[in-house]
Amino acid sequence: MSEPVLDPADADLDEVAARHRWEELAGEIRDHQFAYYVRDAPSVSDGEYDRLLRRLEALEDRYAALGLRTPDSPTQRVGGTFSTEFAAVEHVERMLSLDNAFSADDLGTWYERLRRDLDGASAGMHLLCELKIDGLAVALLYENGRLVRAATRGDGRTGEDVTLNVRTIEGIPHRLAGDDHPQLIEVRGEVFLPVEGFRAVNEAQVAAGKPPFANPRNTAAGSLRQKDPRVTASRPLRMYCHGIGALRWAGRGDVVDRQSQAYGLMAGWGLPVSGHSRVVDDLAEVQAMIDHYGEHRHDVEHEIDGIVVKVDEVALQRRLGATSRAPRWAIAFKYPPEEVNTRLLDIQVNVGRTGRVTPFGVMVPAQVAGSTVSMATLHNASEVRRKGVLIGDTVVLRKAGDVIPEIVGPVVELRDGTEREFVMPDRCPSCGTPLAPAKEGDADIRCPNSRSCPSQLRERLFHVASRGAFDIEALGFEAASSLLDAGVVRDEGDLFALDADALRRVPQFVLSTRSKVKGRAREAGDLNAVGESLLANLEQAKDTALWRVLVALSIRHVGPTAARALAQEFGSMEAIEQAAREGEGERLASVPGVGPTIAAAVRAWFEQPGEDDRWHAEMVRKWTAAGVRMADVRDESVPRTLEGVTVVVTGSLEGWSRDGAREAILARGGKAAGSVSKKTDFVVVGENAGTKEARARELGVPILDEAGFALLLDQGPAAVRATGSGAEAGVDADEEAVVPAVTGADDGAAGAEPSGDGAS
Ligand SMILES: NC(=O)c1ccc[n+]([C@@H]2O[C@H](COP(=O)([O-])OP(=O)(O)OC[C@H]3O[C@@H](n4cnc5c(N)ncnc54)[C@H](O)[C@@H]3O)[C@@H](O)[C@H]2O)c1
Ligand SMILES: [Zn+2]
Repeated sequence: MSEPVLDPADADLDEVAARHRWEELAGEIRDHQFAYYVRDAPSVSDGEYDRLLRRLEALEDRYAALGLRTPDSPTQRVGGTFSTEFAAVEHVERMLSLDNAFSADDLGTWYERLRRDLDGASAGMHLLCELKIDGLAVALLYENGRLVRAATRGDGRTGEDVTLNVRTIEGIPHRLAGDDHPQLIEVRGEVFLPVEGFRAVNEAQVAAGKPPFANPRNTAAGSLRQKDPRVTASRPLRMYCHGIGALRWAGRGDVVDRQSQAYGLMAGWGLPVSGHSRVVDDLAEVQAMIDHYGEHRHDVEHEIDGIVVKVDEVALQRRLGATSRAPRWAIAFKYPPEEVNTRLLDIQVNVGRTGRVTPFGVMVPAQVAGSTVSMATLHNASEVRRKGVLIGDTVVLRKAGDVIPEIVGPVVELRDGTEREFVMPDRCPSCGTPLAPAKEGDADIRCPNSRSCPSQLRERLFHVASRGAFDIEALGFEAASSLLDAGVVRDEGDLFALDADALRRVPQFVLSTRSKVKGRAREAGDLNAVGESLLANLEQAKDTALWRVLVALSIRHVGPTAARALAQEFGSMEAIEQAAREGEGERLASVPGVGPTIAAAVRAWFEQPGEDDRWHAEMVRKWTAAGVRMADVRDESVPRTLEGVTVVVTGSLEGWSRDGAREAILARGGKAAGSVSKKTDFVVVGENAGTKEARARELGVPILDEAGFALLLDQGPAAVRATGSGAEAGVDADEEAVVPAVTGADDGAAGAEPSGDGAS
């Protein structure tokens, strides 16, 4: 259904050349099908495969007179085949594929055609919208209620006998529930690896020293198609049913009028069906479902690659029929791919603000999940080794939703021998100092020259301006570089002493705000304007919560979580410094949410053992002298226990209305968010909570019940976490977005036991 896309290179071919091109393309597509369906190891991304298929379709259209579109063409067949590893089985009824739509237009074309073909009969028609599960199709054959056979789709006529493997899948009944069963029913559905299961499988792989799998779809296919069913049994596969093939039920005519009713029937027999399907009346509602799951694609328990739209009325389905490849009464709307293949041009290293040296991949820019990506972090040398990528490799690049882009791994099949291994440098690329791990056994290596390594200085100054620290909008990365290059600030200690005179000494100021580069200011007028906004920003920033000042210091492990705990306990920088300097720092370590690692880092930061120039302490002194408020003002009737904490409330609570809960969070300086993401600190779960709870578990965001929420409001996150695990609240990653490290959602909830007054 989607519009074929003619490649300009195919537009003007003579007959011989056109036939040639067709052979080439069809051959390439068949090779990819073999890699994908038989080896479960695709050689191109799904997006690229779809593009090739559309190109072939366009070629067949363009040269229709040549009769290229034979019944054998990949455009006319169910793409797939079967291997000799398994016994071949004939399907009772052919298993088809689905036509694709890639846009609202494609969908509209399909719908109009449908209504035209149905003529008047489409009045009152319903559309059944389902998630397109990214797994593999299987057909289960039940005779008199007993599972007798399970087969993969294969080429649609012949599939592979995977009965023994399918019997190991949890949730697939060996016998249908109840006692009213057809003599024969062929149930179709999708076998998949839930997101959670995929993670577990990969953790086990890595623990066993094997490379992780690339994605749930191919892992599910590979897991199901195992010679040894015990291997299948060890993988947490699941299945959802999404159709009925053959059906023989003596004495019964049509058992259901609508496909949606068939799901009810199946569920009654104990067959697993998806809880996400919706019956709607028109295309606008279909679009709403597409939009909804476009945004909540990762809130579902399994991966999806689109939305399947089906005519719900069985009689209309029958009237519409099918082509050789797909039913006319259904279509799959596909979301933009989240995985693409691209070339890894180089691996370079970056020196972060605490000196950590991080390799990152430089790639041929690729469109993925709606944005262009050309760089992705590789974290450290052992991560590069673990992923097994070589410079020059074709790599799988993944960007799921708003998540940072990730190099998943190499496409080993495409190596040509020119690839080379990455070697971690042994000197700092910025200042030449020999690199070393901070302590024996660390995975990360660092540049120890923190005082004057240009890279670290720039990163630190930029960090001071970041949202989690002083939040100085006018100080972007380039602006920070200009100040350092001109020498008007020697390090971040000088920042708040900047004045108009100093700014005039910057010969060429690069105008950049935190979010973008604006250009170069050479003109005096321009410079004045920039200078003014920077100075105004700085002035404002001097009046900032203590935890933000702490974050701005770039102390290792001290991100927002630990900084808040410290600020809450001590209330002033002076008190913190004093605690760091007395004894062995036991006082610091005993603060709820701090612990020994963070305490040691804070101590080491203030002490700077071995350095003759104690510039850290000097920096604190300079900021104080410049008027930065180094203490929290505490008063107000409502304590600001939730400064910088993001809370999501889902389901209904007894003691708070929706708005009431929101206001309570805001009044305490917190943020009340609508959806759960990595940035969420807590999810409060009431009665009838929906997918947000599942999402929170998936991301490991602490979950609180109503009593836990009360405690949170009253005493803040550190208290809740302390009662939760009793452990260190999380060593904040020092150079990356901070993810709350309190693991197990259950821990969080356990910490929030109701006080139990009068209960029982
Ligand atoms: N990367 C590669 O080399 C390569 C090669 C071949 C195929 N592929 C991928 O596979 C696709 C083609 O495979 P296909 O023929 O299976 O088509 P498809 O995946 O586009 O759609 C058909 C399949 O969707 C599945 N499905 C999932 N949820 C469903 C639901 N709710 N209702 C009905 N069916 C549902 C069924 O198994 C059905 O067979 C390509 O578009 C591409 O994404 C990739
Ligand atoms: Zn350096």
